[in-house]
Amino acid sequence: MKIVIMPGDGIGPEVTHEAVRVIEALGLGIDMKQAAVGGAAYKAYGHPLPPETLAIAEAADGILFGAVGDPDCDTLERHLRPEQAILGLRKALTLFANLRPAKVFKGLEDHSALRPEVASAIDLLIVRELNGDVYFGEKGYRTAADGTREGYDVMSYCESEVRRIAHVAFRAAQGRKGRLCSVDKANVLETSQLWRDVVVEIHKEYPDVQLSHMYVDNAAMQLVRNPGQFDVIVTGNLFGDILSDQASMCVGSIGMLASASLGERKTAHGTYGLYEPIHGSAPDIAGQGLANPMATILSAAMLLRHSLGQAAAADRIEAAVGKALEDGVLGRDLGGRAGTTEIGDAVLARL
Ligand SMILES: NC(=O)C1=CN([C@@H]2O[C@H](COP(=O)(O)OP(=O)(O)OC[C@H]3O[C@@H](n4cnc5c(N)ncnc54)[C@H](O)[C@@H]3O)[C@@H](O)[C@H]2O)C=CC1
Ligand SMILES: CC(C)CC(=O)C(=O)O
Ligand SMILES: [Mg+2]
Repeated sequence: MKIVIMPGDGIGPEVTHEAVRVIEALGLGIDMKQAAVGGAAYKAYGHPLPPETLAIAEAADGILFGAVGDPDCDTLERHLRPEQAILGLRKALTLFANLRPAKVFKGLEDHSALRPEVASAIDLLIVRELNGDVYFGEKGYRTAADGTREGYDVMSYCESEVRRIAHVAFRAAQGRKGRLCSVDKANVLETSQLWRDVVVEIHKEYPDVQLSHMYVDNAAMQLVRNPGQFDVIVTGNLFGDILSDQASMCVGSIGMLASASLGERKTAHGTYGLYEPIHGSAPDIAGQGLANPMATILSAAMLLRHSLGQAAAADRIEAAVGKALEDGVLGRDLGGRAGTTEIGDAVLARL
């Protein structure tokens, strides 16, 4: 079993360090390598996703990714910015299905941005498409007809892209409560109309799943009004990015939400994937030992489950995180005082 750790920038190295300690403590004999990404890779090698990093990623069974993003790099040409590392990995490795589970851990009901009785009903999975949409369309700056500047980013989805993510989402719903809500903006966007048409077609293959559709603006509202109504949400790259940050605050903090990015490639032990917290590099708290590493530790659990076939070890990690929270080990993001290392220690002690 071979994995690669990509710490990245800001709090990325701090949170991945804690997740690595947890993986090591399990004693599974996993071979771990480190590889540079993001602003750190740009500063060391002149590119946010050096070819060596991609080669190491391809040779592994899975990737544990911290975060990328560095204010020093925000004025670089776009193709050299740190964020291109994560976009490039997702695209180059055809990791098109991003699973972002959100559920309220016991003990966190009072720490959600929502009322406890609303928050405690949350147990949902966002299935976000990751290889298409406005993120990967033609983009640029140009001069408009009146001589002023214009920025543009083309939004599009082709049928095959929608089809493959719809299959992932319907199958996920079959393994949960059997309800799938497809979120789009079909009242305005042709991209979304195609999305909706294809999802309806694929639904014929999954008659046991109850399918509904919701416009993204309403979905943002419903996530706050009554998030317990959702089981699986399937949506495009941009809407999924935004709604998952929102869902994180509904369950307590962005420091809690893990994710798996999967494609079709199989490993000897499961499905090849990249695992990362949904948050970014948080430059405002980087280097201060304040970041909550739980999202990254939970991402490591997803890696063990999906890519390494180590479901029991994944369960152990998730149970240890749950116990730490029940025992009141809370980071500042959840209104507590525990620092990054202290949270890592607390999870280790409960493994
Ligand atoms: N996958 C990735 O690598 C991502 C990278 N980014 C990049 O990260 C940089 C910062 O972006 P922001 O919009 O500020 O988003 P962010 O997610 O880094 O931070 C948003 C807010 O949440 C807090 N936060 C995030 N993670 C936390 C944790 N584990 N514990 C406690 N508090 C936490 C931060 O302190 C900040 O106040 C940018 O360069 C952005 O492009 C943003 C999102 C994802
Ligand atoms: C930084 C972006 C490329 C990605 C992002 O915000 C995310 O995947 O959640
Ligand atoms: Mg995001």
